[in-house]
Amino acid sequence: MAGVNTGIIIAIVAAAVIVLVALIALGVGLRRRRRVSLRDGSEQQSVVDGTRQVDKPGGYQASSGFAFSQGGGTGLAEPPARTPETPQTPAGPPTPPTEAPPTDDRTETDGQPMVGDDAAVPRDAERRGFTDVGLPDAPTSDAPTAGPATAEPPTSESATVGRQVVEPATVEPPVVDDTTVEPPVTPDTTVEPPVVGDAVGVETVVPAPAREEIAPSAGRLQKLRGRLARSQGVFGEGVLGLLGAGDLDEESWEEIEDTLVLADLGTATTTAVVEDLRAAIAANPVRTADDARALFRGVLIDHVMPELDRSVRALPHAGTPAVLLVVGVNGTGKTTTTGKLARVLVADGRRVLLGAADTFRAAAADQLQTWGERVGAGIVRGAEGADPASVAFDAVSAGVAEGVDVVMIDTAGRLHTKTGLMDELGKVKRVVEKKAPVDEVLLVLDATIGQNGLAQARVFAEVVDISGVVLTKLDGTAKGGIVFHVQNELGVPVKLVGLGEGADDLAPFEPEAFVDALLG
Ligand SMILES: Nc1nc2c(ncn2[C@@H]2O[C@H](COP(=O)(O)OP(=O)(O)OP(=O)(O)O)[C@@H](O)[C@H]2O)c(=O)[nH]1
Repeated sequence: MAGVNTGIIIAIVAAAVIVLVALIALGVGLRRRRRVSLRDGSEQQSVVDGTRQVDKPGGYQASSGFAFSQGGGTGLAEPPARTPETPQTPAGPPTPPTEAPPTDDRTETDGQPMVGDDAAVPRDAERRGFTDVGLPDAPTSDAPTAGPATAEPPTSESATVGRQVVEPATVEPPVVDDTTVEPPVTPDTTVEPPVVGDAVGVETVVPAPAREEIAPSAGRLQKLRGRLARSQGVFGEGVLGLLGAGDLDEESWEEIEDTLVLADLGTATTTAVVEDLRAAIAANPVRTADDARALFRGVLIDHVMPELDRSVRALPHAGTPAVLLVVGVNGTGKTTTTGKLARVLVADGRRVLLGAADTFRAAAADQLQTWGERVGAGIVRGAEGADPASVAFDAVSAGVAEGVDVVMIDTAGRLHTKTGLMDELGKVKRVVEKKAPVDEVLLVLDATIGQNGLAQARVFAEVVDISGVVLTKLDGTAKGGIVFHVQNELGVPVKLVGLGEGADDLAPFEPEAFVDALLG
């Protein structure tokens, strides 16, 4: 009897185990299906003997999804040749950066946020407070200041990735008066690469927690095309309305020109577009609204430079991760873009480490950390006022040590002056390159500020080689034409567009889909 009972119990347990295994398998299958899938053309990574095979440089692309490729660098970077931008200073205390006279140092012309500007002033303020911001005072003994000299030295545990994790709460940033913060900028010519644990700020590595599910990335631009409604009003209704109205007189052409200039195409691009449009219409008379649309569409696509390589260089090298620098003026959406892009990469199975090199504000690192937790990326951060180059270097070192695929460095967009900011940014790049090549420098531009974005872009391009542009906030503007202008002026492709504040509101820039979206 006992034997029979035991047999029954074993049978029940075995059946329960089988049902459980089946349920788990079903759950995993569903979960996978809901994850984003970036299809490999032919070279997608595979895992052989537990070793991830590195994608070939050609990269891969999902159908209408994000395209990723490998940067030019291979293996460890050669230390860059020292080409100091400022004369090398021998021994002695670091000299403050040479500031240009305030008027030369300003790049804004209409009160809109600019390089080195202060984000604390609302966007719609009549005049930004830039001119009122003085150079930092010398630190006083009783006033706590941020900066390398006062930064907490890191503990040995906190300095090493994968060892003891320092909770963010233990990294209490010093209370600083915003106006007395010493910009952590020194002429870099004498700076040696900081090592992990360098006494320039407390580094914290927060391990990646479980991530959220992500909306599929394929066809995002099409899905989000409604967000371009304001630009559609200009292109789709404004210009197409005029083109479809029959024979165009000079007044109508002028109106078309004005409309395109207002949409931020820029005068040079507008002139070229109108010329091409006139030639196209002369060769192919417009009889219907569809004819007009087709001609206009073709001309716009030609001018949006479909031939440019828009893949994001985020694929790892053999032995080193891909390194991406995200730069731009504060408030343009750098941190948000970093988080959104990390999310796409993590969903694709990449291990991503974020570097919070915006040490100007503690809140910036907090914001990035929140994104990291949300998307499942680790983060290396420093104390407020720590040397951003040191944090960036530590992030890349940690990325190499941990064998992650991508390190994304979010940089500061604000310092007291343009010169200070640019010195700092150049230093971040140079120092990082002592550890690994920087594959991609993404300049984040706020589309709503239109032409001002170009002035910003030029300033950044002087210091770091921009390899791609991310145009954010296209959802809130009628100035979608800025895409044409930015590319024409800079010769740098727009690679990504931000179409909202949501985690999945980042889309790869696809010329044809974008033009279609503009035309409504
Ligand atoms: N509507 C809209 N808002 C966006 C987009 N991208 C970013 N934002 C918002 O813009 C604001 C600023 O974004 P951040 O990512 O903090 O900008 P940042 O450049 O990192 O700013 P700093 O940290 O001050 O240098 C946030 O409220 C974002 O949600 C976008 O594509 N569309």
